Amino acid sequence: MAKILMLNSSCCSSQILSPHKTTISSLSLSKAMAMCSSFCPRTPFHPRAIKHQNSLQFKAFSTHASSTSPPKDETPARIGFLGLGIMGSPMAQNLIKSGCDVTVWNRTKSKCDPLISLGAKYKSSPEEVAASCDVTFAMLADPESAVDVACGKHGAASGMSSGKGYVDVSTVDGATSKLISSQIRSTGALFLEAPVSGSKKPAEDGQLIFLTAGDKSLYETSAPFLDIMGKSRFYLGDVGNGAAMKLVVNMIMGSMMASFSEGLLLSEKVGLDPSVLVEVISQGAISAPMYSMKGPSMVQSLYPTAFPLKHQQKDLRLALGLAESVSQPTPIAAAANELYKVAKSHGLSDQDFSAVIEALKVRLQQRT
Ligand SMILES: NC(=O)C1=CN([C@@H]2O[C@H](COP(=O)(O)OP(=O)(O)OC[C@H]3O[C@@H](n4cnc5c(N)ncnc54)[C@H](OP(=O)(O)O)[C@@H]3O)[C@@H](O)[C@H]2O)C=CC1
Ligand SMILES: O=CCCC(=O)O
Repeated sequence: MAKILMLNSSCCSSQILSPHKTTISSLSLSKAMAMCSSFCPRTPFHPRAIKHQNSLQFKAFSTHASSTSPPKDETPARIGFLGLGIMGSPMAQNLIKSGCDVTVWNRTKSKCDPLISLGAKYKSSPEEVAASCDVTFAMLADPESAVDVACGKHGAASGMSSGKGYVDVSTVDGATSKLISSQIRSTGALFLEAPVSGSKKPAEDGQLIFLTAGDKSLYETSAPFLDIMGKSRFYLGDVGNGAAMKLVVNMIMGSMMASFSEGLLLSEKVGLDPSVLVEVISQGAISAPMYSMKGPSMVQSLYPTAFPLKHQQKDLRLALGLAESVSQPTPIAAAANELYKVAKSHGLSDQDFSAVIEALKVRLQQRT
């Protein structure tokens, strides 16, 4: 096996040595193995699990196609996935395409169908998914849905027990995450919060950034799966720290987008071409991929949804609560939050968050 891994690492090294990749050796190794399943079809990638008393130990390794039956002490990990929206669907899809044994559930059942076509199993409640899987991931809209799916009637906690793990990748606040953690852990199972940075395209491309906190052993055993879905992962300690990191990042992002929107509209009002502004920004110190990606469509008043505006406002609201909890002034984020609330009141909740610019247009029109 060691020999196979060395061969795999060397044949994929050009893909894994990108300067954008986090330099965590286990990350690169398992990502390399996952990549090798597509680049080296004779050495498919199989995440597998070994049960050790109270915890799961997952093993990611390559086997030659002619000897695919697992060693006697190893069985394929059974992965559950709850919540198949913009993010959950491509994340689950990447797990399936990497050869994982995936069972899905979504409130709106029809969203399970494309994944079932790809080979996923289906269960009719979070409880049944959790009961039939070793590790269950959840990607839900907000704190209310995350709690409901984890702790409600027929929720995942009802199907949890010692030896299982629950990884919540939804963006929620720390208090919500701690509540879910305590419910899950009261069953003897392990809990990891793992919200993600990165949007629809990084989710499709397996390029998400995981901000994890909670049970370290679950972090380690679920690493091969995080590495299929993402390009890097951070372990931040106690439950709540992952949620806090995610909220700080999205607080900055929401303010950046609001400020960018003001700049685009101001440039146009003073007779400049906003497309040229986007180009100027892309070459300077305030360049950010977000401006280059969203700017051209914003100039055309187009907002194809990658990150729904309602979720950005939710994240600003939760970030303001976090700031309040430690008496940290955040006047810029507070002002941005108001703008997203205006945008929501104009029916833009399900548009991309870049549609926040429309709230400024409405205000300007009302004044003139
Ligand atoms: N889109 C993005 O770019 C990113 C989003 N996030 C975060 O990830 C999470 C999911 O985002 P995204 O996929 O975009 O959101 P979507 O709105 O596309 O999907 C939300 C998911 O939550 C489910 N859901 C909502 N309410 C309930 C409920 N009461 N009970 C059960 N299920 C419910 C939905 O089910 P149904 O299909 O039935 O409506 C759906 O599966 C959010 O927390 C978001 O902030 C994080 C990073 C990037
Ligand atoms: O929560 C959404 C984050 C979107 C992104 O990081 O691009």
